[in-house]
Amino acid sequence: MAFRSRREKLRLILSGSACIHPGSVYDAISIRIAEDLGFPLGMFGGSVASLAVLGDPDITLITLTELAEQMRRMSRAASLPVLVDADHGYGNALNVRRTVQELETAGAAGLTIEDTLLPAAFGEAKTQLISLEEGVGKMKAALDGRSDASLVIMGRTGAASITSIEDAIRRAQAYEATGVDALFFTGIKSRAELEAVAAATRLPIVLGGAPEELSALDYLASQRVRIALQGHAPIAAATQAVYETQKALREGTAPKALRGLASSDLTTRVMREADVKARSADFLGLKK
Ligand SMILES: O=C([O-])CC(=O)C(=O)O
Ligand SMILES: [Mg+2]
Repeated sequence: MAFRSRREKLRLILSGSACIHPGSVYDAISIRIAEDLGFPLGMFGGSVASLAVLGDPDITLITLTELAEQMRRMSRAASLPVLVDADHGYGNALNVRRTVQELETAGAAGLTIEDTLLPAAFGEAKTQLISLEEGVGKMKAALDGRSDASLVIMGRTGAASITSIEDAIRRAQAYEATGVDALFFTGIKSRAELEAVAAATRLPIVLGGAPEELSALDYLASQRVRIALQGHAPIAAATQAVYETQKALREGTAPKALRGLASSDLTTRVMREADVKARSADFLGLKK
């Protein structure tokens, strides 16, 4: 399996003793930049998938096919392991199983399945959770859908900020018992909450957005946190750069006077132009 070494790298992060920050990736260019900068892992968030593919907010309008295709493009462009936010698995537990199959063949190193009720229910302004029993069924279906045993499957709950930390612990323990590889938490607000979660579970922990008091990597590592997300600043930076550039052009700035563009050096690296030149010499009879 061509993707196994990527998955084994993610497994090494989970079984290690350090906590790392992943690079936020969402397309072929962003994954190559994250790889070149030495990030050990890419995080493909559902929010950035929606933004990059549809230009939409994170409300689960994106389809599984669109998500998997974007992952496939990244897998082709770079060999950085990527953890994919697979939301709720695009339906019920049977859809979760299909989601795992699609993301596995698209080259994901790992994926998260969460117990949020998605898309939002009629008349409900506040985020809801599915039952613990349905969540357990989804985790079991995710594990059943995997054909490469090295693919990492994480159980994710947002209960800490939706119901209570006690509920988050109950759910995490139930997901842990299904055999998932790691637990992913969003909404943990304090060291006391993280310590309660870490004491009540055994698996490696991944933290979604976390407050300042949960930012020291050594402390996080001591609580079995192996991956700590830092949001998705790169796509926000890209949006701002495109805005500034189009605005300047629209206002009459000459292309040569534009500021903040990628140098030809950076563009050449991102395009892997040296590889293309070597192939052109080998296959097209062109000069190196
Ligand atoms: O996975 C993440 O980075 C957090 C999240 O849910 C999203 O951005 O959709
Ligand atoms: Mg998400």
